Amino acid sequence: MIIYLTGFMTSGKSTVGPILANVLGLDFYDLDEEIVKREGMSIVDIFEQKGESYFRKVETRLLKEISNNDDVIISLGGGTITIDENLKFMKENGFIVYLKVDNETLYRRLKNKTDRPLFKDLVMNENGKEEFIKRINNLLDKRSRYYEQADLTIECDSRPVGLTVDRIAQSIQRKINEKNKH
Ligand SMILES: Nc1ncnc2c1ncn2[C@@H]1O[C@H](COP(=O)(O)OP(=O)(O)O)[C@@H](O)[C@H]1O
Ligand SMILES: O=C(O)C1=C[C@@H](OP(=O)(O)O)[C@@H](O)[C@H](O)C1
Ligand SMILES: [Mg+2]
Repeated sequence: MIIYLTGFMTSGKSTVGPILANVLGLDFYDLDEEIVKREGMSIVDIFEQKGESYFRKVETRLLKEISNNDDVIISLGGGTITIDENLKFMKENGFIVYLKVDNETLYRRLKNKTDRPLFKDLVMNENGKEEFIKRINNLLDKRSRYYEQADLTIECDSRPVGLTVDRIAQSIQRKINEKNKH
């Protein structure tokens, strides 16, 4: 079984993923970390020096490569699922969980981080909350329809990490039990 974690930047995919994997006794991969290892560059450097479309190509290739593993949790990047080819592949090969977080929480988490290329300019230019919320909303307008294709949606907001992990773990455990019954 492959479990994919999706959701907006800073929704908690990379934080929740390894804890969830530990709880369920599964292996863990973070797609962005695999990209960084393979390219020998940070995500920001890849975007700045090679461009977003290059990043997306590597992302799709490595998504498929790490999906050769079984019994694994994979934390995606926030844009991975918005490529139709990736969405179709994940639907066919795994169980997708959407970590849904409200805009205010996303703003609080994003406002000081310089490692998200799609928000770095706003942080560097010390833009105000309004600009951040506008960009979050613009991206969510385009992306929500992809996130909503997930098999399971967990409303996270300011819920403690442990509770998010518990809720996903219970849901997945039910799935595994059902599968074993058949
Ligand atoms: N309850 C929470 N659940 C998940 N992340 C949280 C929570 N509260 C604060 N955070 C912080 O929010 C950020 C989430 O970022 P990250 O896990 O990298 O998300 P993603 O991989 O989805 O971009 C981290 O800085 C994390 O410490
Ligand atoms: O939403 C996006 O397009 C991106 C999200 C990032 O991952 P996180 O969602 O883990 O921040 C990373 O893949 C890259 O900066 C692009
Ligand atoms: Mg991440």
